[in-house]
Amino acid sequence: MVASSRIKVFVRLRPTNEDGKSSKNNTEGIDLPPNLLSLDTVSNTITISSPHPLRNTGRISPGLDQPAGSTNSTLNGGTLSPTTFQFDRLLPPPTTNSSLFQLSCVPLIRSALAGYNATLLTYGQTGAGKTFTTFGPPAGSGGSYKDRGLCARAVAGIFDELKKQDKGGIEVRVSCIEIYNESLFDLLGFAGGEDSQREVDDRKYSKANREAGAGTAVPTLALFESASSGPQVRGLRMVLVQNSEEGLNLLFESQMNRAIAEHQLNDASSRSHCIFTFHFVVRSEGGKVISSKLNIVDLAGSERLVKTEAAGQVQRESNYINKSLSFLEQVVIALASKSRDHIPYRQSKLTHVLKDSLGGNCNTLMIACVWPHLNHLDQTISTLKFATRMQMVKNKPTVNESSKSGVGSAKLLRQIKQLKEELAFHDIVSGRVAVMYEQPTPRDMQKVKDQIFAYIEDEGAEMEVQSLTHTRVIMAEMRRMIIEGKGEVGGGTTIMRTPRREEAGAGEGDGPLEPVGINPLFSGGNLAVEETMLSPTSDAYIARKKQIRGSEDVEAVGDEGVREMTPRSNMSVSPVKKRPEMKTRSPAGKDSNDYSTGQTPPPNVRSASPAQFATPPIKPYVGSDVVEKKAEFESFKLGAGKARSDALNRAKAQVKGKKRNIKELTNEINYNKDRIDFLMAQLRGTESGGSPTSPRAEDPTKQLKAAKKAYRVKMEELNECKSEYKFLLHQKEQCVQSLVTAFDSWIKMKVPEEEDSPVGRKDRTRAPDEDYGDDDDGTASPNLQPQARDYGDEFYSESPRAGRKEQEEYNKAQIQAKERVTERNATLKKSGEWKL
Ligand SMILES: Nc1ncnc2c1ncn2[C@@H]1O[C@H](COP(=O)(O)OP(=O)(O)OP(=O)(O)O)[C@@H](O)[C@H]1O
Repeated sequence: MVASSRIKVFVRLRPTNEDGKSSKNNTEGIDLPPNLLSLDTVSNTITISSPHPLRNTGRISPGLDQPAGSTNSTLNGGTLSPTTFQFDRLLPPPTTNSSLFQLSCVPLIRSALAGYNATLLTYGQTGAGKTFTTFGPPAGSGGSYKDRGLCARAVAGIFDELKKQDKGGIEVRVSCIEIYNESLFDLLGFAGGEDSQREVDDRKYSKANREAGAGTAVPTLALFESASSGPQVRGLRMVLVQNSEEGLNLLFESQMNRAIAEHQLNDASSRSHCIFTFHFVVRSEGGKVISSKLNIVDLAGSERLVKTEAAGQVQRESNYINKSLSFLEQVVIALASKSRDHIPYRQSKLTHVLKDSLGGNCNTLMIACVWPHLNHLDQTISTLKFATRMQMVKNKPTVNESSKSGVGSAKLLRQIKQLKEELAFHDIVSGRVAVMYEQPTPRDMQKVKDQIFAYIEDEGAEMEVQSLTHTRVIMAEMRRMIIEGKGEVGGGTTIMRTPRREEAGAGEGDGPLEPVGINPLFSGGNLAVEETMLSPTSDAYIARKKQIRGSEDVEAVGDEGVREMTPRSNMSVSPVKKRPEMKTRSPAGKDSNDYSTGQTPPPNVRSASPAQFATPPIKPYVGSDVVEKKAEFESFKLGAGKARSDALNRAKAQVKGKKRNIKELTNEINYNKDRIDFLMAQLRGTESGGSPTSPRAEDPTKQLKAAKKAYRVKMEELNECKSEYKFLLHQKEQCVQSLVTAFDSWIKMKVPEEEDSPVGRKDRTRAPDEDYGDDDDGTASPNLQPQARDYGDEFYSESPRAGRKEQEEYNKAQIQAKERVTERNATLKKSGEWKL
């Protein structure tokens, strides 16, 4: 019999201050008197009373609002006597994401890798810290790398764990679903290449979309129920990830696509539910397949419309959010009640998708986030009541094992076994040992790397290949190295080996160290700091750039992956600075370039680089239009877009600072490495009878030890710094996107569409060779495509008070933005760029 285990609940309290910092007056970071809220972190109880008895008691009905596990509140002379709740853990400020990860995520990762499904979900009112917990602080908010969320930590944690457990054969894929206004969207719908897989079949477009004949490229998803494996998402892209860097890039990618709207309570409120999933598959020799997944769910916040002053589109979203959370509550109530045999999972997409996690075969943990502020006490009580009910839900975690993996029939398995034996026999006869026929383990990979390095370092060396699999692995590894080394093998950047622990002095080996090849991108001497969060040639990066810049030549992207803040020109503003040359070599060998005059490129050029010319003939902006639009953008940055512009500047400054740190650390590492070489040469000289060191000088062996230690320490710091740098670059890109999107909406509201107006011009297409001039610090903006659901800051803050006309304009702008995305995606699909 399968043992059942109840859903665990942690309660996390955010610091009271609006800026997210702990209060100076209160060591706990909570500015509430103990008669309203008191915590006991030993018994994990929280006692709370509301100063608003009517609000608190208004919804209480026996057995519904007063869940078992909490002591009853009673009216006492007009005020409420306190209610006490008990949870698995109570996490007051200053609980960090780092410690929360250890407590919550690590056990779930382990259980998922052992074959059990696992879910971590965050729940709570808007602004209570759900997104901070799952995905970290919003970009440009000043939040730092050390605050990064559980999801980013899980990516790294999973690969660490795989390494620790030496589990080379596990296939890891990631997917990301957004549930927005009761529709499912694939947030990685654009990112997959050959290494991605679609669930069930390859129908990526919803039936409704196809029937409508429009919007065919919007990666909406359909949900259906499979008799054997429960709810499945049809068309979901699940991208294969080989290492944590790839995983992080996909995570960033998905979050960039997530709709963010502003409203009064939370500057970066998530208007959707988001489910980031890691899928694991282990295929054993006997044909058994164990599959499991880890879901990390960031639920949208419940909100009181009166408090958020939401209106228009935002209000509609709030209604959807509140409705789906209320269905979630109904499911939880039904599951917690012994007498209910029907659980209304199918009432909403959210509960349907989460069916496994609620009352299913999953290890589930909920982190209830609360905002312990006087204004939010009633919402806090609601959250705690819901959390208490959640604790009563029982799941039955089981290992998901199957033997029908497509090759699982007994006959096929027998055949495979025979063939393997045959192969082994041939290997023995031909004197070959340990031939690689299957997925390499980490140890195999290390051997492959060594083989490649030996091949590169020694001109006369030959590369011995054992099997087709081995050849493929070598090619893939070389490709990866070249990509990371920016393709300059034998040129400015040399592929260098990352020093292994022993070489950095961790072991006793005294062999000479490689030149400081800390990483091909940080190579010593000729420092090449990694310039972009996504490797500029990585699939995910290219996909992203294609997505946001349409058919533009993505390789023209600047150093830091983002360019100077010129708004996207296909909306309303064109570049001002350099007009770039997009050189394409014609068959005649001449450089054909500059189609900026609107000329359609000749057919030979089209075929030479379809990506560059996938858009229809282009009508560029010229002369004063450009200047005017640029001026509009500048005025936007000083006025309505100031907060976003400031956030971007802060993010840029952080990136610069981190880059400086990396340079300094690299210099120190180079210094230590030179010193180690020097001391080793000295020691070798002494051993071979060379001149002895002065008796007053410190023992060179000791010095060598110290230098190695310093080298190791700096290397660790550098690795940390590199991760932080990538994180900051990602944040900067988010700020860019946010500013550009806001500008688009702003300009649209400001200038109604007029054919003759440069900023309101209907023809928003642009020349393929437009450039985005570098700004002072060398950063530049990508040509971001509009997001279907972005909101300009001043619109949102104005919209509740704005008149009907403005509101209509606002809604119209939203619809048009959606149409533009749809149109652009359709073009991409037609041009074949959809499948990267
Ligand atoms: N534990 C915490 N420590 C520091 N800052 C926090 C913490 N929790 C939340 N914050 C800050 O509070 C603000 C709101 O948090 P967050 O966006 O995570 O809320 P949310 O619950 O996801 O809201 P919504 O449902 O509207 O998206 C953010 O600026 C965040 O940085």
